[in-house]
Amino acid sequence: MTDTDADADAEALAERVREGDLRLYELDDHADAATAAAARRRLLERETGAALDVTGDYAFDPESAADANVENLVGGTQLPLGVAGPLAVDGDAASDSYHLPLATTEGALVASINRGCSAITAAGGANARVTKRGMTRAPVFRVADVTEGAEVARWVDENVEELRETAEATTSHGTLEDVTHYVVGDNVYLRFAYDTADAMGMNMATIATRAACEVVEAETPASLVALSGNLCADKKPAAINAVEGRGRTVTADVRVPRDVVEERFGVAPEAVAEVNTRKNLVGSAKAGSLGFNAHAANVVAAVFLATGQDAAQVVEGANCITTVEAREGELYASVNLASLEVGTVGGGTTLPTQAEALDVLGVRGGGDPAGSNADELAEVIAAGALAGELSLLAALASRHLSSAHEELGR
Ligand SMILES: CC(C)(COP(=O)([O-])OP(=O)([O-])OC[C@H]1O[C@@H](n2cnc3c(N)ncnc32)[C@H](O)[C@@H]1OP(=O)([O-])[O-])[C@@H](O)C(=O)NCCC(=O)NCCSC(=O)C[C@@](C)(O)CC(=O)[O-]
Ligand SMILES: NC(=O)C1=CN([C@@H]2O[C@H](COP(=O)(O)OP(=O)(O)OC[C@H]3O[C@@H](n4cnc5c(N)ncnc54)[C@H](OP(=O)(O)O)[C@@H]3O)[C@@H](O)[C@H]2O)C=CC1
Repeated sequence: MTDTDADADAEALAERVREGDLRLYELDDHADAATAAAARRRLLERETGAALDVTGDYAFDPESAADANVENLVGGTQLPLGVAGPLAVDGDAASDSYHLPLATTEGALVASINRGCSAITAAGGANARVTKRGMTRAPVFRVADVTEGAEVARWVDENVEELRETAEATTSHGTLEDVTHYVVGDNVYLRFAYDTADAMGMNMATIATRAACEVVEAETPASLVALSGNLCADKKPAAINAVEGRGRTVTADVRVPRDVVEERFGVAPEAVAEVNTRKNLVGSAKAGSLGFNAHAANVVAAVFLATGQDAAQVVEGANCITTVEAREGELYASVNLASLEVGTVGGGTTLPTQAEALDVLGVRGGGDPAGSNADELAEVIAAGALAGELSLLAALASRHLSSAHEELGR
């Protein structure tokens, strides 16, 4: 098909939508994804006066994207991609020097993370460990009253094996770790937690839990009201994620010799520790925050966008506690991300630039053993968050935050 033919097809489809013959989302039934996207751009251009030439110049396969990632495809959006590192990370799965791909529009952010990476690597690298795995889905059921609710809870405790068998029959990679019940009046919430290997696992967990819910309804008086009862808790600030974890619970720490702190950041460890205490701990407590950190979300968001993670789950990725101690000859610092939801297969990880970013980290696809690639990604993100915390805290201590953004962010 020549460009002229494709243009003519897109125009004809756009006309059919304008005439009310077709809806935007029905275009894929009448043309390939690229032509349907071109028709939608024409419609938007006519209606809004916007020019969408750059939006139409995208690098991914429109058919695959329309199949698994987006509906009503019109094109692609682009973000600047920077890199920070090398960052030495010694984890259970991560044991290398990494360059972090960071998609961002915030000037000074990459420089800051880079400065933190430089200091951590000069100090010998960061330790990192995934200490818990569990992607959760928590349906809500209606029962008659608390008596019935307690009966359902008891049934769940006695029949976890049946639920596990049913749930795991829907996936060849996921395993049901546990089911926790919560009875609130005539509501019963069941928080299913899965080890989803290298997948972030939300689709996997949701499909598996739907199957398990059919068993609960068949064998108890509970009636399913919603497959997600918000006790999961997906993409919302929730203490349960900050305490119990969701996805991967991952922690990283580093001991930076005093002279490296002073040389790299221009401040003493005591100054960094004081900013952390008064800002990240006391200030966060007074704010009623779930995240006791400076900007872990910045690092999580930048790596998430670069590597095809679910951007909305930065909400949970921000559940981070940062600790800093000024010790005799060194600064000790740690970050503790309770609910980091990452995958190296599935979701947006197969899009071309996202897959390339995962290749930069050496974690694309399924790991051996299963789950090890997602573990490695989680450990590297935690170490990156540690780098960002150190640099920003030091910049606040040295009063360089605003000048840095004036210089690099404007
Ligand atoms: C901007 C710096 C790094 C300058 O810091 P500096 O020490 O003046 O820079 P330097 O020229 O001496 O270089 C030191 C290191 O910085 C890095 N670096 C230095 N320049 C660059 C550059 N152009 N590109 C890449 N890397 C750069 C680089 O790693 C270099 O070390 P080397 O690798 O050479 O050994 C520092 O002032 C800084 O980090 N400031 C903090 C900025 C920051 O963290 N911003 C992001 C958070 S702002 C926000 O969104 C969150 C917030 C603040 O609202 C949250 C809250 O409420 O707290
Ligand atoms: N459904 C929902 O309610 C929500 C969905 N999402 C979306 O879910 C998507 C992520 O879901 P997710 O289930 O991770 O991804 P996918 O839906 O893309 O499924 C990933 C699948 O890859 C297969 N797979 C192959 N190799 C591996 C491996 N090594 N480890 C694990 N799985 C492997 C598994 O198939 P199999 O299971 O057959 O073995 C797994 O289910 C994102 O697009 C996100 O935006 C986000 C929030 C809510």
